[in-house]
Amino acid sequence: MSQTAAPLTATDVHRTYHLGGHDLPVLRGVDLQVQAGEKIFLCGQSGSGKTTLLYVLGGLEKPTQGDVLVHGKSLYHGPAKARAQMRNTTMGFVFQHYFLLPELTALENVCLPAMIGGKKAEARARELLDKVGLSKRLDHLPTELSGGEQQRVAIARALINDPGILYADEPTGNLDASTGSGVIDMLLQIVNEAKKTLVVVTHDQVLAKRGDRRLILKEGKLVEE
Ligand SMILES: Nc1ncnc2c1ncn2[C@@H]1O[C@H](COP(=O)(O)OP(=O)(O)OP(=O)(O)O)[C@@H](O)[C@H]1O
Repeated sequence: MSQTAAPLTATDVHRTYHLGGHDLPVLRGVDLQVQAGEKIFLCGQSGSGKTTLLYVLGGLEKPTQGDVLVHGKSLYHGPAKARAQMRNTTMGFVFQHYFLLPELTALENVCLPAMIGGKKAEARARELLDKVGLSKRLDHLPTELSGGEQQRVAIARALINDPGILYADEPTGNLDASTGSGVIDMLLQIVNEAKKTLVVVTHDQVLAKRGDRRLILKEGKLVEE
């Protein structure tokens, strides 16, 4: 895997869903190149395909045409196992609904992606939870945490394997404005410090101005602002 190649390149990406005998072309030729350390915000109307694109970029949704290269290596022209491994080692994900496992504590949730890869991660998980301001919440279950705190745990979890690329799908969508703004401040601080590449889907136009580039998904293609 070439570390000098751009961390993320999408070439002529199409994604069509087939529903009830009809084709629904959502992505219709997306081209995108993201440089190391860049912060990209993806906007567009509801239903324009933002989440679909994020999932395609993150190896979670196979495009019907085109490909995504991560550090020059194809995500989709290889076995699913290789894709899963690339996802686990080079990418971290933050979702609107957090998706923490309810029966695990904050510390255990953060450790989980590393344990899946056979690594011990408790010390790093403690460090990350400290970084997101939750060193006093290690043993709390998700139900014992506020929405903003749960999202901070999810951010720490996304960072546990030290991925170069971080994807966030409406990370503030479930939070009030001030909590959401605090979560984004923290996310951007971590990303800037660690020089990670960030791709965020958001409806929030104010938030979208905080990236290096704002891209709009329109009629299945990306338009740069
Ligand atoms: N698995 C699926 N099967 C069929 N259609 C789907 C599927 N996933 C998404 N779609 C459709 O694809 C279109 C784009 O969905 P997507 O969730 O990517 O949009 P979005 O821009 O993220 O929307 P929102 O801002 O409302 O979250 C929508 O019309 C949706 O109904």
